Amino acid sequence: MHPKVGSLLSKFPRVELVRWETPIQYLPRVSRKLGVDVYVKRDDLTGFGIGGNKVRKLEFLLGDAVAKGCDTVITTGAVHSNHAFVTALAAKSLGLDAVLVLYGKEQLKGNYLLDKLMGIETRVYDVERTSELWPIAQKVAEELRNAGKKPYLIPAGGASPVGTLGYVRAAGEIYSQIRQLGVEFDSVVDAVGSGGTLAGLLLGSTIIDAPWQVVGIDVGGFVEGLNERVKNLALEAAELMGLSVDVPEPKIYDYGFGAYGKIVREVAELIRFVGTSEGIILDPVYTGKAFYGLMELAEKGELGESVLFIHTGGFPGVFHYGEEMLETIKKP
Ligand SMILES: Cc1ncc(COP(=O)(O)O)c(C=O)c1O
Ligand SMILES: NC1(C(=O)O)CC1
Repeated sequence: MHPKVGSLLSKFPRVELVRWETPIQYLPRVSRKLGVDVYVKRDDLTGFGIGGNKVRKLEFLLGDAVAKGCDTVITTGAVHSNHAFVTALAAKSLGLDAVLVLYGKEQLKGNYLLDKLMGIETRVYDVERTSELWPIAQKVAEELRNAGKKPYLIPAGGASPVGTLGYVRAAGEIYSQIRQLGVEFDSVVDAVGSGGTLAGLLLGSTIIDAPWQVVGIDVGGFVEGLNERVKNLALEAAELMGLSVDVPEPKIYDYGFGAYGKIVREVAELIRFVGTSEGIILDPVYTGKAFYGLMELAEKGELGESVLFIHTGGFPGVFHYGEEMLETIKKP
């Protein structure tokens, strides 16, 4: 861990959910295909529940909830939400209750099946996008307060200054790993949904004065005004840490293929290529689109000679959208 990052974060309550440094793995076949060295940080293996990037944010979010004596966690998302499921699972593992405020078609697949399997309370509403759920979540919180509960509200994706600390810490972890591996990166690339992961990587990379550029791949307009939101999240997290830093403008590319959650053949085929050539499973909503963007940008020379992809998880999405992916993929 980078000593400055470790020291700055030590004052924040954190529950340990990420039990180890996630490995950084070289991808020989992808690298050969691109003529660029591509590595992946296996944050799909963070080690709690389905893993993924949310676990890092939840260490600080649930640490804050416990420190404040809260007894029920409320968060929002689509019914396929990775964030919602792992948030509720982590809350339960700490003896807290959880209520998920969701939208979308209720199908016993992927994360929604896991929600039910784990006995998690879900409330599904007829709205079009996650942002419409926040006022509803606030009403649920009021209902619980009136029932004598002490709720802790977590925004979609855990995208708050406290949640952002999770990827500030990840940047400090990457710093210590590259020294052990003897590698350098020109770019660190991450899938962007609610923006918190990218904000944390941006702030953490600034704190450690990292040589790499931080690049976000927007997977489909999940959030309006994403660049400004990521920058503001990073600055608010810096303020929370007692820092005055100049965070660079976020570099975000749109590879949403037209809409958040839209399943497309190109991504389904890429998921098959990366799976069969490197043994790494990407998902059709986040990491598959992000890796597609990484490969296209690398081929254009936008990412330099050595690139680190943050595998942020999302595996249940394969089981939510698997049939649709097969329908789109070209027959072998
Ligand atoms: C698997 C996966 N990867 C990446 C992301 C993007 O992370 P963030 O919401 O921090 O932008 C999400 C959620 O948004 C996700 O579930
Ligand atoms: N990744 C997000 C989720 O709900 O899983 C969009 C935050």
